[in-house]
Amino acid sequence: MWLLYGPNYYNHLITNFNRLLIYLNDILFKNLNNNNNNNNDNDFNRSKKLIKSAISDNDFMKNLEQFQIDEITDCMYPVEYAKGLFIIKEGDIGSAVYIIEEGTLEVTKGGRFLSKMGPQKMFGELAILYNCTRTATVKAITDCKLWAIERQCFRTIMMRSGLLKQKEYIEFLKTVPSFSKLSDEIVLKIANVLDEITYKKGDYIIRQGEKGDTFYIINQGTVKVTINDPNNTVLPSSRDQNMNMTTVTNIVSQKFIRTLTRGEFFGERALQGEEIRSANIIAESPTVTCLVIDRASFNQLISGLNEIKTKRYDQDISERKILNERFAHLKLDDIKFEVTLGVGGFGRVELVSLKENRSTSFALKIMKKAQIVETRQQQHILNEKRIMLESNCNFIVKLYKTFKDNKYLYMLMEACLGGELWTILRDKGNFDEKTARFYAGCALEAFDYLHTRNIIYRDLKPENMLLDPFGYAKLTDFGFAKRLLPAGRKTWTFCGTPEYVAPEIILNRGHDHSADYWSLGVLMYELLTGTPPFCGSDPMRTYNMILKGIDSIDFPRSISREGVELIKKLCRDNPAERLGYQKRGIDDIKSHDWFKNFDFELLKSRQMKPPFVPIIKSACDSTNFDTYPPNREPDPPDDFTGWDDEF
Ligand SMILES: Nc1ncnc2c1ncn2[C@@H]1O[C@H](COP(=O)(O)OP(=O)(O)OP(=O)(O)O)[C@@H](O)[C@H]1O
Ligand SMILES: Nc1nc2c(ncn2[C@@H]2O[C@@H]3COP(=O)(O)O[C@H]3[C@H]2O)c(=O)[nH]1
Ligand SMILES: Nc1nc2c(ncn2[C@@H]2O[C@@H]3COP(=O)(O)O[C@H]3[C@H]2O)c(=O)[nH]1
Repeated sequence: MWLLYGPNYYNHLITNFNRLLIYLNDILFKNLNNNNNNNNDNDFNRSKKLIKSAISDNDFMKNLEQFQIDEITDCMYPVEYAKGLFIIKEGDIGSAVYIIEEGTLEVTKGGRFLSKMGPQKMFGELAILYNCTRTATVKAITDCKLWAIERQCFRTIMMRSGLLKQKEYIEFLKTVPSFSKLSDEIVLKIANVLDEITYKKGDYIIRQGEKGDTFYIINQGTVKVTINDPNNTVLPSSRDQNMNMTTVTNIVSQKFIRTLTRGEFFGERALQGEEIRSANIIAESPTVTCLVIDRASFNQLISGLNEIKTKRYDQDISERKILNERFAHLKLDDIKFEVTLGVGGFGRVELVSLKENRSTSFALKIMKKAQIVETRQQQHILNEKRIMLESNCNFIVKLYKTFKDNKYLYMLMEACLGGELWTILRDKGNFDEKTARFYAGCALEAFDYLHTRNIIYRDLKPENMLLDPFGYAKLTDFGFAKRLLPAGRKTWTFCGTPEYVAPEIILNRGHDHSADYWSLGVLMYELLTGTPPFCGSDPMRTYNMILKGIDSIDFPRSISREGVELIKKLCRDNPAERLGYQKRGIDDIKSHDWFKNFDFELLKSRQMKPPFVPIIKSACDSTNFDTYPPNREPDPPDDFTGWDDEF
């Protein structure tokens, strides 16, 4: 049976996508099976085959695992569009991905004809994979029969090891006594964000005294909790007789506290202010499997539970906290709006000053809450806040304080009034090698800082590098930054800017900090030539160029041999082969010949002379930025869903 329901119908009908998620698989699988019973086997099998071939033919999907292809196939439902109807409009937020069973469709962009599409073609995947608005318009030019899959369902399958795994987590979480009071919705959300990690007997899952950012629920096996006793050093046993004295004095005995088992949790204390682990957790059974949740999700979903709220420890006052305390009492009311510095995906960035003292200025990023929810970017925004607030690096824009009201989230940042590196590049056309080296060096220092903290940035481009008054470049816009848990793990969210996205992100193979090295190679090329190496007329073409690789790109003769070599070493197709990813890490990049005689210590200590020193006449001088008309948009709707409690 063909349903005449378009994606909008579904949007209205299903307000809670997550709830849909668990049932969709069953219901739709039955749907296909009913088709099977009611009609005939041939039709059913033909449709399934067609869907699978369409997935295999799609450049961005053909590397999926078989089980992912099967799950997508099972989650698709049929829709019909009459001749003349629009299925996708450029600029809209994407709600579904489609496969054509019958009919012809036309693709246009900005009114310009791009192509025609016929049976067995998949479309609408870009906006969903890339988290952007629709990149083209698609219209039915004959009556069409399509298969569709909802955004959330599609993304879940792409990013995680499938719906089955998620169902298993939900069922398990519901058996955990401490979580029994949580609503189904929260349990689903937890299932969506957790990672599974397996340990062998004797592994230290947590070490007392280390910094901690994760919360654990035991899914299989038992662990031991021990506490170090610094007053009670262990004497070497006969087996350890040849140990030297330094080792001996470093060994502290451990006091056994308790055993924890399946369904119990640990690691909450370091997430409740102190950050430092208060005990050791050691795998006791031969295999231990834990479900791991990061700090942002813990704060959002779990920290409110009474069972979790335990004794608080004194704050470990870091340098950054002291810095931020200066703004602790500042209110939105104390702030005077001066001028718009930039317009971003969720709103504007305004230059603001203090009403009582206009000689101090800040950049205030203002984001519409409803739009964040609509594009499902809540987690990204929480990551952005947490990472920027904690970072204490000269090459990263400082976030001092956040505010929120019913409609907006606000981020009060240091103002970098030298403007975007992009603007300077646009005005100059391209940079000489010395200039490019300075800015690439700034990006590299920021990556060094982030990567040693297991954070990947994922959005390097000249638009996101701002000049401070001295001419030093700083990274801003941490909307795609993420802390990987623990070191060495990969992530699956598709994000970045088309020209800077690494091939493994396009192919959904999972990515890690190596994707940042790729983007550094792209940045170098753009700084030296004025355009990025992979630059098609639209994202689809750009992605195809990226998949063809750096060796298919022409390098202008003006780039030095060392420059070409470094770019090629950073932009290797295989993430593991990229310079920066090997044993010596980022030092391999710093000691490459292109950086010969470049003194990173001088850069780090801000003693190096920058290529351009911006002219800034006062704290409220915005002349290094493009001008933007005043905001005339209507106020966005209120958002009371509470996802931003932590913000
Ligand atoms: N700290 C700052 N100082 C000066 N200008 C800033 C600052 N932060 C942002 N801007 C300006 O505002 C622009 C948009 O900011 P940002 O990139 O953080 O917003 P966004 O909503 O994440 O944007 P996008 O949609 O490009 O990802 C920047 O490109 C820059 O021009
Ligand atoms: N941008 C672009 N999209 C195309 C082209 N040909 C087919 N499409 C499809 O049109 C779709 C429009 O919505 P999306 O951006 O989600 O995904 C896009 C592609 O799946 C093309 O040449 N360019
Ligand atoms: N400090 C302490 N931690 C315990 C105890 N029993 C279990 N734990 C867990 O051990 C964890 C070690 O890391 P955290 O300090 O983050 O959180 C701690 C608790 O979750 C105990 O008696 N004392």
